[in-house]
Amino acid sequence: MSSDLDPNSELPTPATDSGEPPASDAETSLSTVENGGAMSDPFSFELQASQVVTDQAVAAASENAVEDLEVKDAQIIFNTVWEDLENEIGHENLRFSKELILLGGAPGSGKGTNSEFISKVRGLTCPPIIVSDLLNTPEAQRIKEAGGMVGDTEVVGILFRKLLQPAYRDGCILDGFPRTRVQVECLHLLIQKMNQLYREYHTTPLAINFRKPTVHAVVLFIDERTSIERQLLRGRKIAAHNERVVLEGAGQEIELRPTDLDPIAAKRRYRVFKEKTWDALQSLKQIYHYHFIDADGSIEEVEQKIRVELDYQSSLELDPETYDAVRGLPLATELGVHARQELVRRLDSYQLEHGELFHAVIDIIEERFMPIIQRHAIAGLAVINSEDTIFEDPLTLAMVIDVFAERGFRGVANINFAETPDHFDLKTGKITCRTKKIFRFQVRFEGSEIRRGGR
Ligand SMILES: Nc1ncnc2c1ncn2[C@@H]1O[C@H](COP(=O)(O)OP(=O)(O)O)[C@@H](O)[C@H]1O
Repeated sequence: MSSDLDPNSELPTPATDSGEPPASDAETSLSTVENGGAMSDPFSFELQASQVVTDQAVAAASENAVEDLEVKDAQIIFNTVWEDLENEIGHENLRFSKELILLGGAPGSGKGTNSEFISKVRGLTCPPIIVSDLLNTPEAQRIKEAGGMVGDTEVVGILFRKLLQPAYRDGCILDGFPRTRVQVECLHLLIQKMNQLYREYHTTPLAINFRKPTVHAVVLFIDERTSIERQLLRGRKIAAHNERVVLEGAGQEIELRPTDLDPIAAKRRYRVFKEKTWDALQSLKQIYHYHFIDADGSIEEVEQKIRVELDYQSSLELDPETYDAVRGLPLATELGVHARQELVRRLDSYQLEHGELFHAVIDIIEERFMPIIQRHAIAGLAVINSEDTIFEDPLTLAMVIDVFAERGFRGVANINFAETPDHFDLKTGKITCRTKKIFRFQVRFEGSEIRRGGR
């Protein structure tokens, strides 16, 4: 290994210790490649939303899962509910909401807190439908109190009936639906039926009642710890409120969920969400408008994130085909949420699976990179060139970037090729060059602002 770092590396044109300019046009940035491994389940990034809910999209999503028993269950459940509704209220009265806003997220993620605000942003005047509040049978109550989920048949039957109320004709927020894959399938089937009704009636005087549906999924993300904290916080607030009502004899008591008082039950609710609901919500991306919100932060901050996300998507009125072309790419907001966990996983795997190499890289950083970085502490940016052959292995470049990230620096690695004259033929005048590989690391960090003292 040669000791070929440039301790005097300066901006903007860094030089190697040989003094030769390293840059070339054939610059290959590895930083993004190496730093962006796929995310692991259950929080994987998948497809983004599509603009229009076409039958093909819905059918394709169902087709993928056709072998699945849950899908068959969903079809049976849906058909039963639909038939009952047709018999009860009649085919031409199956008038559902034009716009459905599916508000999802772990318990305590802020669905209740933010639904009023979302209604305002979307111009809805009807109150949100809180799906768990619709489930009031003694059996459903018992399941809810234990932190479990009520059966899909019951949920779908009650919810579809509720959606038919005239107050929801233009649109409504569904707080807590869908929560399972079966419910997602039932939603797809409902949208298919609504599209059929649209086609059936769109040249008739009843057309206004059967508009093409639009569906937005707004998913609030928080981690387990925050979910439990907020459930318990809600429990304490409601208990205090109810005590005041009893004491003062004025006001109305609010229903207190037993899971909001018990950390173990609150944790169980989060686990049920993670195991049953998270994937179901993720699958909505493939078909509907999908808004992923990092719901960590104060209520005002979360509101702001929701506003930005909803404004952003509604201002982008892309052609469906254009949107389809880009929707497979993950959103920056989603990547950020799990970047830290992914970094930890990668660093641990270097230590476990490539321990020797990892320690060699750390030694180089400590002994040769850090002195240069320290010298650039005011600028907050150092560029280091190396010809060390250890960096021929792309894994070592990833290690450098990740180690810097772990320590709070932002690292970028490039490979540069420099042509240097090696041989001059006196007879022919021909110059033969040698190509040198130079590894360049840019390291950024918060610089220190030092001002000159007053005169
Ligand atoms: N961004 C936030 N910061 C702090 N507390 C919050 C935030 N969002 C919600 N809460 C509180 O967390 C608790 C649960 O919120 P809630 O809206 O009822 O969640 P969900 O309806 O998703 O279960 C409530 O006490 C609420 O006031």
